[in-house]
Amino acid sequence: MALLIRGGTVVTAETTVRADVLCDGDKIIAVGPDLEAPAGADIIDAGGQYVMPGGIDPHTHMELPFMGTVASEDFYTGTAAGAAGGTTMIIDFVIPSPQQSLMEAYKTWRGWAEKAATDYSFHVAVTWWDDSVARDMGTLVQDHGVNSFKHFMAYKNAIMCEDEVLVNSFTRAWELGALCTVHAENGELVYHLQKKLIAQGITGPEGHPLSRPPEVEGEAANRAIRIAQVLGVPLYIVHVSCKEALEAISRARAEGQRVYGEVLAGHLVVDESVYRSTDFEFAAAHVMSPPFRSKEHQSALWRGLQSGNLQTTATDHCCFCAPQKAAGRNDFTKIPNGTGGVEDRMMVLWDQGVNTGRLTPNEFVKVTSANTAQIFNLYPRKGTVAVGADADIVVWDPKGTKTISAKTHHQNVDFNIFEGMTVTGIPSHTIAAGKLVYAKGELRTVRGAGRYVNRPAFPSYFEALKLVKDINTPKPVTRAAAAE
Ligand SMILES: NC(=O)NCCC(=O)O
Ligand SMILES: [Zn+2]
Ligand SMILES: [Zn+2]
Repeated sequence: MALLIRGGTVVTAETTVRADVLCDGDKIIAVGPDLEAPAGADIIDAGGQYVMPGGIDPHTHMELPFMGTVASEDFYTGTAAGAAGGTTMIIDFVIPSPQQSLMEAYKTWRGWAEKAATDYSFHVAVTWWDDSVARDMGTLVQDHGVNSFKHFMAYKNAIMCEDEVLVNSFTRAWELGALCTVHAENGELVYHLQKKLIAQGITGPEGHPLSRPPEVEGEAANRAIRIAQVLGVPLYIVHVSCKEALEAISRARAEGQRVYGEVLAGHLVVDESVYRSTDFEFAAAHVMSPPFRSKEHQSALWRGLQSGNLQTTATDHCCFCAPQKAAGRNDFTKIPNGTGGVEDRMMVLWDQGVNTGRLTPNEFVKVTSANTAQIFNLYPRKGTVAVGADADIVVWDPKGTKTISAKTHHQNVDFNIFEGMTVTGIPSHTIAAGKLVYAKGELRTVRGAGRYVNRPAFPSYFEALKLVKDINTPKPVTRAAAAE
């Protein structure tokens, strides 16, 4: 069935034009002035509104088994909540337990995700190493459309990677044309600080940020960057939360290294004071890693986005309800790490980014969809409004307002880190794969309508890096044979 979005202003990463958008099936088939509606087409009036690519959240954890419990948001509720906020695709994480086969874990996650309402894809975590892991990485890239692997440098005694795993996995991913990503925190230092704080009697959530200071993140970010530099491979750092990590990324980029950085909506607007609340439930609800930081770090992150040293925004949507967080009432190290936001990211970014003049609407598109699509090789299928692209679109009302609250959100969690924030700039309609899935407050998602999206290997920056490598390949010195 055709769908015509009429009378809006189409905003992509590059251009802003008054145009109608015609979708047929799951694709955009025309963008231009005064398009005629085919017989029987649905028509959306986008007068006074922006028509933009649906958001892509490159970092979510739906129904993740983690720290002795399972994230409360599943692939249906999470993608539906995303649609209510203008997000039409997520890239979630397959996280095998150490010694578990990557393929087995991947199949398990694919099964869980079949209920998704909008499109999705997977990064796969490398949590251990042997020849079977190298083999499975090949199968995932060549046969299953996975083009990114994740490495946790934190969570000692669980899923943390030592440097040896990083070196092996980065090397293998390069051969396969896949991008390596890291959660950059020095897990050894976190573990040391956690034990010290508990011994000092600091058992509440205030211990969480004290055990994960910015230096711990800066060290790991810099280490991963230097490992990637020596190996000559690209690198993507997830949830950059502090100046120290941002400085490492900015320096590497200034030196010509291909390093990408992601920032979470939460890290841009929530500050560390939340952990000192006397209300355990409130403080624990904010426990996520890396933790929320000071306003000084927040300002640096905004500048990172503005300068282009950070390219993508995400949420790390990983929800746990109060009874789950209560597992750490007497020991902050046992509070399941994670917070939500898949529904709120676009509105928070618009309100605090575009409405403050930090970002133009085109830059908003870059950091909420287009850059992610380019880095993870989904562009121009996703991340733009153009003929031939997937009909994943958000119609954005720049004057619409709402107050974010756990009482009204669609996310399956009892808390919202943006609680009480009144945002201006909200989606009026969300279209996913050509279907209207959200219209003026009404969710119309269908369980299982989302599709698994294959992401081809070798994004274009691999070609560029290969040239650099070839030019810099060390050559042996030719010497005259020694006299007999
Ligand atoms: N971020 C967080 O606290 N939980 C989810 C797992 C991760 O990304 O580290
Ligand atoms: Zn992480
Ligand atoms: Zn995460």
